Amino acid sequence: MDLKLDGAGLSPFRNFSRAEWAALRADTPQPLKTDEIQRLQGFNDRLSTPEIEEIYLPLSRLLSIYVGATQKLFRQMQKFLGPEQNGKMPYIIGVAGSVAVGKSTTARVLQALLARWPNTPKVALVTTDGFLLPNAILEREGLMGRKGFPESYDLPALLHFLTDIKAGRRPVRAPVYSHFDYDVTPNLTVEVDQPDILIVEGLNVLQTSRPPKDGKGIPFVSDFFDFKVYIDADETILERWYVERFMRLRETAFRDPKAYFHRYSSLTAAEADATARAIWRSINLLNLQENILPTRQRADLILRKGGDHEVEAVSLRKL
Ligand SMILES: Nc1ncnc2c1ncn2[C@@H]1O[C@H](COP(=O)(O)OP(=O)(O)O)[C@@H](O)[C@H]1O
Ligand SMILES: CC(C)(COP(=O)(O)O)[C@@H](O)C(=O)NCCC(=O)O
Repeated sequence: MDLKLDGAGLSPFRNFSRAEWAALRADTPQPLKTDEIQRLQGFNDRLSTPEIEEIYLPLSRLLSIYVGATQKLFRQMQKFLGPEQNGKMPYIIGVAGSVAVGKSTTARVLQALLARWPNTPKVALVTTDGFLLPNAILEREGLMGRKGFPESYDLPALLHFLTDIKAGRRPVRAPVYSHFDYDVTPNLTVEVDQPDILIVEGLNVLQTSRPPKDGKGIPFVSDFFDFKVYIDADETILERWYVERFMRLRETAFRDPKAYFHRYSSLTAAEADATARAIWRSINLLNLQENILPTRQRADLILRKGGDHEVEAVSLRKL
């Protein structure tokens, strides 16, 4: 992995091959039962059993150690500061990476696995697409071709949401995005009610900068995170996954006349392939190069995927 400091022997990360990472499973009690594996594969039927057991189970164990240590520190701080303090502060995990790298799959698997650990039974998941500006505003501002770029989000609303979560308020509500409508759903929210862990998944979650007009004096989204995960894969592989998903959607969701992208369902396979590649290159690849990949160095853990979504290497921050 070409992390900048590697050459000087100063990498802030400890690197594990897949085999080294999988060996950590030896310390992980309670291997998953068949019905649990089936339930996880319900999120994504392409997710293999070895992947769940060798990669995501050790990761959930590692995270539960971090969460446990933070919970202990929090209890001690409560004793130190007195009874006025908050009763509960959710542990927040950020999951970042390109469009189509597998953020939502990873986040859902982690959500299910983390909920198995005794100290974290309640695990909530929020995706940042709910904080995209509605299409009506994006259209007015000429930003429809910039969905997923920093300027397409209602960043103050996302920061407000995270502030409320960290302050232990309950319940807190997050807006919801519909891929079917390709827009934020009006008047629909999800409730987050003091979970033990909140997973926040999205392209933009490790970003540190904003367009200059509102960039002054505001915190970064990742300031609210206790642990930051970045999912990584080569650009050519990502393009393939994006196109494959687009071709599957063309056969399924896009067929519905009410779908925003219904017009794509009548394209020939060659036209659909060209359309998907054009969207990938003009929007998602550009965003990856300009805004997402530069945040990889800020992660606490990097999962490096190969062409079949199998995790080939793991880097864990040691500094
Ligand atoms: N671990 C995995 N194993 C197999 N396929 C996966 C895995 N993670 C994601 N995929 C596939 O890759 C594509 C993108 O995954 P998704 O989770 O929707 O990505 P993102 O949320 O980053 O856009 C989907 O087609 C999904 O089925
Ligand atoms: C909705 C997204 C911006 C992802 O948002 P996120 O949940 O990562 O905040 C992305 O999936 C997307 O739709 N991008 C626009 C280009 C495209 O249609 O692929």
